[in-house]
Amino acid sequence: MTVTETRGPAERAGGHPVLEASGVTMRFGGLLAVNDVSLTVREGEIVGLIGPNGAGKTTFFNCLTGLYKPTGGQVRFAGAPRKPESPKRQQREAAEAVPTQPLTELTPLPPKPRAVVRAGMARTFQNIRLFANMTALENVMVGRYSRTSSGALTSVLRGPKFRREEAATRARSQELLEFVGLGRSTEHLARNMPYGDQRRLEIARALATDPKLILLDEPTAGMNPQETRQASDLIFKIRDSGLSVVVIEHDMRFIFNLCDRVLCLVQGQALIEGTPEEVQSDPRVIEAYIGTGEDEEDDVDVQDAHVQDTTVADEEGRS
Ligand SMILES: Nc1ncnc2c1ncn2[C@@H]1O[C@H](COP(=O)(O)OP(=O)(O)OP(=O)(O)O)[C@@H](O)[C@H]1O
Repeated sequence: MTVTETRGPAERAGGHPVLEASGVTMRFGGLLAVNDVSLTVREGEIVGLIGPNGAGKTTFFNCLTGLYKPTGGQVRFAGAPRKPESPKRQQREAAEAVPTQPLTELTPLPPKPRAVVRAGMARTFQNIRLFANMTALENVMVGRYSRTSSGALTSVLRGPKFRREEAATRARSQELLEFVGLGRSTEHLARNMPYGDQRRLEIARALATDPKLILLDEPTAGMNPQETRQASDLIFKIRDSGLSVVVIEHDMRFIFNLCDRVLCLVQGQALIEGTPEEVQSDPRVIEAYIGTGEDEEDDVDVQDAHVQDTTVADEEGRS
């Protein structure tokens, strides 16, 4: 598979922006963790965020998703924070579906992760955060509750409305487990699931909020090569279902084969943003990894990814 084959439809068609971050800056006391970073994510795009350890990737993510209030800059998202939807409203909205919504300013509002979720942004974390003693299905259902409208009283009374919503939540959660390849693990306790499956489960739970954009923080960390390939296939499938994806990863081969565009951060600043080919062939990127004296593996990865893609492209060119 060449990099160009995996290019998203949005890049070719110039899709509408779903997320615009401009001049995002985040200070922790005297430490400038993110310095004036801008990024636009378009509909149906997969965007990668790379950089050596401590470059500011997770901090930037946290600014995008409302976990941190940036010290400076703006994050705008194409979705309006809104109240939970009633089934009637969902039907009406589906009938009147408007393809693009105006960009909504999420910051410098106070950080409200729940409002961000309702606006259509979901994320996973670097360290898996599942409910260990719940089943896979229950974990996804928890994510789904942000899209249901039952109030506390309805839930306590467990009336017909509650039962209808509960059944719909269960059915949708089951569907999502099947989508991520965990259809047979619905009743497994999260803590007993293999590592790769736990990562998939986190993604299913994030998808349960019906996002337009999903942000994945190191989705392949700790995975074996087969699990990594499966993760890559799953992300393409998510993109093909109409979502945009932003992904932080240290595995360069994974990033360069997956993404439409890549932003490389170094010491809190954007070093380069471009196509995988542009980024992987930029000597500053390789230098940034070597220069830290860390991650010999990352250094090898940058160059290997380049060699691998060239080889595949060459082979295809010959055929
Ligand atoms: N809550 C915090 N308080 C103080 N400093 C922080 C905080 N979070 C991150 N930092 C610092 O900000 C810088 C950027 O950290 P961040 O975790 O965003 O980098 P990263 O690129 O995600 O690194 P890694 O690849 O190791 O996860 C680092 O110097 C880190 O020590």
